[in-house]
Amino acid sequence: MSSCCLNMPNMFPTLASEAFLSSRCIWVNGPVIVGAGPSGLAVGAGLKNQGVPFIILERANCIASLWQNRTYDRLKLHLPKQFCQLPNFPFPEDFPEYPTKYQFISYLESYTKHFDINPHFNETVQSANYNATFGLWRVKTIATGGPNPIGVEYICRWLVVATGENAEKVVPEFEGLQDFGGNVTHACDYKSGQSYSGERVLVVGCGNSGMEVSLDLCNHNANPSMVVRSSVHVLPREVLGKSTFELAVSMMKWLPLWLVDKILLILAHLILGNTEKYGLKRPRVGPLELKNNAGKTPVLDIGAFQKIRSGEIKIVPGIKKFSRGRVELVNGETLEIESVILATGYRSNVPSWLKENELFSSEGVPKNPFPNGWKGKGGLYAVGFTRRGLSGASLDAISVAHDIAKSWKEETKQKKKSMAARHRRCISHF
Ligand SMILES: Cc1cc2nc3c(=O)[nH]c(=O)nc-3n(C[C@H](O)[C@H](O)[C@H](O)COP(=O)(O)OP(=O)(O)OC[C@H]3O[C@@H](n4cnc5c(N)ncnc54)[C@H](O)[C@@H]3O)c2cc1C
Ligand SMILES: NC(=O)C1=CN([C@@H]2O[C@H](COP(=O)(O)OP(=O)(O)OC[C@H]3O[C@@H](n4cnc5c(N)ncnc54)[C@H](OP(=O)(O)O)[C@@H]3O)[C@@H](O)[C@H]2O)C=CC1
Ligand SMILES: O=C(O)C(=O)Cc1c[nH]c2ccccc12
Repeated sequence: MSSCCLNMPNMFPTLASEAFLSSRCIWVNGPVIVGAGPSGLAVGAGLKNQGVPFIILERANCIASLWQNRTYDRLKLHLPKQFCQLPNFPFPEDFPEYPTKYQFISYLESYTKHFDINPHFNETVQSANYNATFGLWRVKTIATGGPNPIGVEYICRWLVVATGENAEKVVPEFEGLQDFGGNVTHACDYKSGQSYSGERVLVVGCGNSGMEVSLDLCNHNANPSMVVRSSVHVLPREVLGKSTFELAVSMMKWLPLWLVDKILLILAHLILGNTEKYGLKRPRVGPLELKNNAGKTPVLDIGAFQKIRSGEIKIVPGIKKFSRGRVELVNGETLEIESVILATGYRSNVPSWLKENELFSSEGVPKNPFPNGWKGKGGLYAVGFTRRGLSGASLDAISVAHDIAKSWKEETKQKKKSMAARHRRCISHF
């Protein structure tokens, strides 16, 4: 058993206004992990392997909710599979180089089963506070699985933040959007272009989501115009049949980042030609440096660029304002459109619930860059905020599980020793 219900003394007094929800208080003999995505599952697996009990709290009703509920049908991993598997459990051998999202989800389900991980679903963490006097975290949640929502409090020594870099959608404000009258959808709710057939669609944003949604719209006979308000690095997903990402990783072992960036740009030029000719201005900073410094992922092209070249995807500049059935662009051009898809990205939600400002910045990501951002003070950990996708999450998870197991074992040994001493004293009394 990893936890037991307690009637905690007034160590953490509950405010009267919160009392109606705070019906349960649970002591956890081990860490609380927030989030059952790949990061949280990988930490859980590492802890299981070392015999450390834990609980995982997940707001959705399933594991990997980003992949199951908030991605489009045609999505495939865009990095080769060896960069996407989690620790201690390889992908099945028959998986293709770029697994589909359904294959990835089924892998994560097998992973969860293999390590016997049982997250608490439908439980959203509302706040987490550290009490330095007692060296304990107090994690408050709302559980919505039953007939009525209930408040639960967990008390623990270790807290693992695994809520991801993509926890919430970014929805920018645009003048006149309320008068537009058509369909407005964020990319996280877009499933397929089927329902857009024959429509003129404005896709806002040109990251991997904007590019792939635009491509999917083309494949379903819709007419996408994609907004490129600033700049973007488009790289071919493969160079002479070899993954560009893998090539970059190999080169990084021998060459400085700036040189790898130069080589990537030369290769991109040889394969794609001058992307600027089609309205895709390149940032001044190279693709890997930009990913490292600003977290902006380069586009790994899987066919959208060809559609841009052929004019099937139209590139347009930034948005000035919307009006009924129309959008006005910053260059003065007006487009008539039926729908808008906001491929405008995601953000962390950590600042909304974690009461801490040493490990995490106000943007909800660790202040220290990779590989030094996974450990804070007082038993606090961050997993999956490295801007390095699944491979970064796996590296974090290994470090975190190892570190927690070490201190859990020390504390457990300590507790056993003092219990044994107390036991001996009791016996000597008789
Ligand atoms: C469309 C898309 C495609 C991607 N493709 C790739 C790829 O090919 N390769 C790659 O390496 N990376 C890819 N990524 C990056 C992606 O971040 C990782 O693949 C991965 O999902 C990160 O795992 P995570 O567990 O850190 O975060 P998530 O998968 O986002 O999981 C976090 C979990 O925390 C839960 N949660 C959030 N807030 C709370 C709360 N307050 N209380 C309880 N639970 C909470 C969420 O519901 C979620 O289930 C992609 C991202 C997107 C958006
Ligand atoms: N196949 C795969 O594996 C896929 C992976 N992903 C990953 O998911 C993550 C998120 O990607 P994505 O959803 O594309 O988000 P990104 O953050 O990468 O891109 C957001 C885009 O929206 C633009 N934007 C934001 N606000 C506005 C605005 N007000 N007006 C105009 N444009 C705006 C940005 O422009 P600007 O740069 O000017 O700010 C940028 O082009 C990435 O890490 C990506 O690699 C996504 C899809 C597929
Ligand atoms: O897809 C993502 O969001 C990733 O973070 C994967 C990733 C990590 N490093 C990269 C460099 C170039 C392209 C994708 C990635």
